[in-house]
Amino acid sequence: MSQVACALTIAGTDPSGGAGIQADLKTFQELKSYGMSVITSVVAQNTTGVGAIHHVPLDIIKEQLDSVLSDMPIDAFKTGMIANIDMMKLIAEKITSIQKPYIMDPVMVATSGDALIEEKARDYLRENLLPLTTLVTPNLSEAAFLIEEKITNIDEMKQAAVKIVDDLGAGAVLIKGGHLEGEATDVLYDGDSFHSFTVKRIPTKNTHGTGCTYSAAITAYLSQGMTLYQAVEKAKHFVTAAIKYSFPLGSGNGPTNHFALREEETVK
Ligand SMILES: Nc1ncnc2c1ncn2[C@@H]1O[C@H](COP(=O)(O)OP(=O)(O)OP(=O)(O)O)[C@@H](O)[C@H]1O
Ligand SMILES: Cc1ncc(CO)c(N)n1
Repeated sequence: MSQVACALTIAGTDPSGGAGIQADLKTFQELKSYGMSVITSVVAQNTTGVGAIHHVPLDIIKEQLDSVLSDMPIDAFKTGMIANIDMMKLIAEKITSIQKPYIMDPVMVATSGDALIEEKARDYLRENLLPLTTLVTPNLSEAAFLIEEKITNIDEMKQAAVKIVDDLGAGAVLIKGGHLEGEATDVLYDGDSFHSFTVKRIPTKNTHGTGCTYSAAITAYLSQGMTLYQAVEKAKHFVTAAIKYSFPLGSGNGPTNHFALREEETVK
């Protein structure tokens, strides 16, 4: 590792600052990893939803990747929104040379329900990108899409986790139960054992960007050399605090609070 742990995100943008690249970079910074970004799509969105999407031309995505990969150290990296098959092909080809922990947030729809990737690209993601991952972090509906079955409880989350690793080839999986009723439980399966991470549900509608923030925190901690279990445990603490102290900004689902750990220190 260089003097500072270096983390890269490859994803789409959120000008309102709660999700996508913006959430990733804020999280890397807050957790003291040096943050870098490659932008795949420019998304006009805010707390109420997505207005328009402009895909960055493929040659410019390639140039961004080459700029970072040819010059900068990377200790861990994540992908978020990758809208179509051409982008996925390019990214799959480029990231094989990195040989560092790869965390995939298999972003399909925004918190608002707007689609962020093309329907036919979902199969490509499952077949070609998933096997390259160190960890994939689907929410319930993304996990259900990956295994083509419904998931409605913790037992089914565990069964899905086994399929995603053993059958589909992910390195490990963290299925997020944020959209279940009751406690917010996530299930980690690494091919050998299960771990559950449970917190009391926080009554808030401000959950814009929770998934991005969580996977970025895992990436930051992995870039610093932590084990997968340690990274997820600490990232769960971070995202929970980020939801607890989330901001009631905008008129829809407000953003998480990336200063969360500082807020906790203040409260102590
Ligand atoms: N109300 C809540 N209280 C506590 N934890 C929550 C709450 N909602 C979500 N979480 C937790 O937040 C993390 C992100 O999970 P979630 O299922 O919301 O991801 P996501 O759907 O991918 O997010 P996004 O809204 O960004 O698409 C998980 O650890 C989940 O358990
Ligand atoms: C760019 C982007 N990626 C991911 C999400 C999911 O929250 C979002 N809303 N926007």
